[in-house]
Amino acid sequence: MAVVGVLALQVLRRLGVKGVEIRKPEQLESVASLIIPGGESTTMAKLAEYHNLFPALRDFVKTGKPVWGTCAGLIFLANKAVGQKTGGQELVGGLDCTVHRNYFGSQIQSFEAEIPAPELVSKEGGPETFRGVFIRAPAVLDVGPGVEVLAEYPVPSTNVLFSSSAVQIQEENPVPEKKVIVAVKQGNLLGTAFHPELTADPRWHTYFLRMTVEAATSSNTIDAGTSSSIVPAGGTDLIIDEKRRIDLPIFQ
Ligand SMILES: NC(=O)CC[C@H](N)C(=O)O
Repeated sequence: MAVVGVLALQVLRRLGVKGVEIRKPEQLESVASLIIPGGESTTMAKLAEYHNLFPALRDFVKTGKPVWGTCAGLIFLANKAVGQKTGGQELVGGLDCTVHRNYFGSQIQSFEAEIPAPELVSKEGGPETFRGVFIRAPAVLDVGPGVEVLAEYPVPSTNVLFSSSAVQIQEENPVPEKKVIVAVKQGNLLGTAFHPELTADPRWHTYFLRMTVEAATSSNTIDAGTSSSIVPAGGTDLIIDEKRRIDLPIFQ
C-alpha cells in the first residue's frame, strides 16, 4: 500500500506538483483535491477508521473538491461494493456506482491491457489508448444516471474470470466479448480500476490535475499571477499556478 502511494507521489513530483500524505482528518482542510490510491481496501478502511478519517473524507467529497480513487481507492469512493470480506467494510461513498472488489480475480490474474479512453484523449491528447495495469483489480458493475463512463475494457471471450465475479465464461459456451467499466467520472469524482502511476503515461494524472485546477479556479482559491505550465505527453498545456501551489495529497 505504501509503495503505491510513494509511486503516486513520484508521478506528481515528475509533473511538478506537490503531494502531501494525509494521515489526520484536519490535514484535509488545507488541500485542493485528494487522491485515494490503490492498496487493499479492507486494510485501508481499518486504518481510516482507526485514524477517524471517514467523517472528514465524506465531508471532503461533499465540498465538491476533486477526489480520485484508484483501484482500492475506487472501492472506497463507491456507494456500494460487492465481493467484500465477511463483515464488509466501511466506504466513503459519493460515487453513484456499484463496484466488485476483486472482479478480475486474484493477484495471479493481474494483467495489463491497452484500453481506449476517448474523453481522456480529447483533454490530454496522445495515443487513442492507455495501458491499464490491473492488480487484483475491481471493476464497476453499474453506474447511476449522473456517472460518465470514461473507459471500458473489452474482456476477451477466451478469458476465464474469477468464478464469483459477475461474468463467467465457460469454454464450451463462449459468450461474446463483454465490456467492463474501468474508469468513471461523476462531477469532480474520478474513479479508475487500474494503476496509472505504474506506467510512464501521465495523462490520468494530468487529467485529474486539470480537474483540480478548474475546481480551484471556479471557487476562486487560486490567485492570478505567475504560473508555470506542465506539458503532459499529450501536448496540451496544463497551467499550474506557482504562487499558490496546489497541494495534492495522497491518502494512504
Ligand atoms: N490494486 C488494488 O488496489 C486492489 C484492490 C483490492 N481488490 C481490494 O479489495 O482492495
